[in-house]
Amino acid sequence: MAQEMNIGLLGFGTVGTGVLQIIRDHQDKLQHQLGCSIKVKKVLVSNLHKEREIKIDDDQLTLNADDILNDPSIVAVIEVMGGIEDARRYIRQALENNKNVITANKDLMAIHGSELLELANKQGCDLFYEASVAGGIPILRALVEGLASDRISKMIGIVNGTTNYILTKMSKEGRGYEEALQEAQALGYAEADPTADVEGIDAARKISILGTLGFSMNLDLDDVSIRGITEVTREDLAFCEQLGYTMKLVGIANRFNDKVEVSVQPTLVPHEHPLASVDDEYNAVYVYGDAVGETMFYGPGAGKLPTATAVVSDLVAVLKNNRLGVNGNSVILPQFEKKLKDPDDIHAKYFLRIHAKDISGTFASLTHLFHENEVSLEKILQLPLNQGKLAEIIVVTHAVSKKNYDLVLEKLADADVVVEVKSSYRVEGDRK
Ligand SMILES: NC(=O)C1=CN([C@@H]2O[C@H](COP(=O)(O)OP(=O)(O)OC[C@H]3O[C@@H](n4cnc5c(N)ncnc54)[C@H](OP(=O)(O)O)[C@@H]3O)[C@@H](O)[C@H]2O)C=CC1
Ligand SMILES: N[C@@H](CC=O)C(=O)O
Ligand code: NA
Repeated sequence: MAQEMNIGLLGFGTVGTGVLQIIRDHQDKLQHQLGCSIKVKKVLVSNLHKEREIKIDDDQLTLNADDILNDPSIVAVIEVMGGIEDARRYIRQALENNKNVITANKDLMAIHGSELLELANKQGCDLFYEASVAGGIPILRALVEGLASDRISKMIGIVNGTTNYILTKMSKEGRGYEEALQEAQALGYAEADPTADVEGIDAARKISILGTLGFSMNLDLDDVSIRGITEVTREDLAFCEQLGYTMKLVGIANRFNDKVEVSVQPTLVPHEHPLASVDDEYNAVYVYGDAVGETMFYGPGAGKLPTATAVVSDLVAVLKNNRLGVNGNSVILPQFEKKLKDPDDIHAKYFLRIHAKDISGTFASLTHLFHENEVSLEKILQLPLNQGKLAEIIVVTHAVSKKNYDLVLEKLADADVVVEVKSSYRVEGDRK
């Protein structure tokens, strides 16, 4: 057996340097598991002269991807450069050259995952992507292997470290949105362009990957309804707290019979729910299985070493398969045809904040409007505003159909007694 297995790295930024660090720091354990050592033969970067956090020989760095993709001695290629088009081209070339691939790239896997997995399958290569969802949490392996015997009915995931960091700092430490975002960027959690984080797109990519694996159905980014955290105010956070809820940006993948709903939105969870105490850059995926019941997978969702752990663990799996001669046997292509729920199939509770005129009859007309659209209320809070001229009204509904709730929102916007619909959020995890 080879004394050394050669691998190539595409990218040497936050995650790439972490990968090299783990391969170096944990070499004894890796060698023990694999029966050989791992040699990082070449590393693709875009700038040869950049100051690197970790020492690497100059001749290990290259600007030419072919030095890795066309090198017959390289068994596995790790793509941690990000972006879509170059990464897709390089991964395709690696697979066409019969190399196994590990990627952390959810942007790519959420859009071109099925195409790349089919190619890997055809070429008899592994394509693993554990780091693409919830960084260091081994959630993909948990769904595919640990819960292989169960039928998953729902997943609620805090799957973006940057937005969880921002919401935690805003609600628990009273920080401003911009300041918290800059910290998350400095800590290496945010994407190169953090718009994808704060607008919920990164979380949407991840929940589409979770949904695809959990429900064995090809779901992609276009199937996810997406709302980020850019409109969340500190006032909203304070009122949520007052009513016993913590706000989190969550991805929801929900199946009933053969139809699914996949969405991302700022969502309220009761303080006592396990997801409420997932703070800072931590992630958690709450999984409901028909047989297992409720399970939660928790851990660091972003950052150099946690993400690199997932990448190197995938590498161990690839190299073990290589030693056994079974690369390319782990891809299970989706079993079911995609069927998405209509708005009247989606049922949830909602938190709604309204500014209304504080005059007699306001409450009666609001309750009438809710009632005629079959939206029933579980909690109501009314506070005086603007020396009693206005009322701050907050309600939490019972579980209602999204179709009815959206109709109520439309009618409230036009109602005489309503000055402004301030905000509206979904509520999840309430056991009442
Ligand atoms: N950071 C995190 O916490 C997590 C990141 N990910 C994913 O991991 C991947 C990498 O992220 P991260 O390490 O943060 O990114 P960085 O921006 O820190 O690093 C990107 C690296 O790739 C190189 N690179 C980028 N584009 C090219 C190109 N076209 N040609 C050659 N080299 C290129 C850069 O070169 P140079 O150094 O010369 O500029 C850099 O070394 C992304 O897909 C990201 O979404 C997943 C989970 C968590
Ligand atoms: N930007 C992402 C990085 C990991 O996927 C996040 O904040 O979660
Ligand atoms: Na993971």
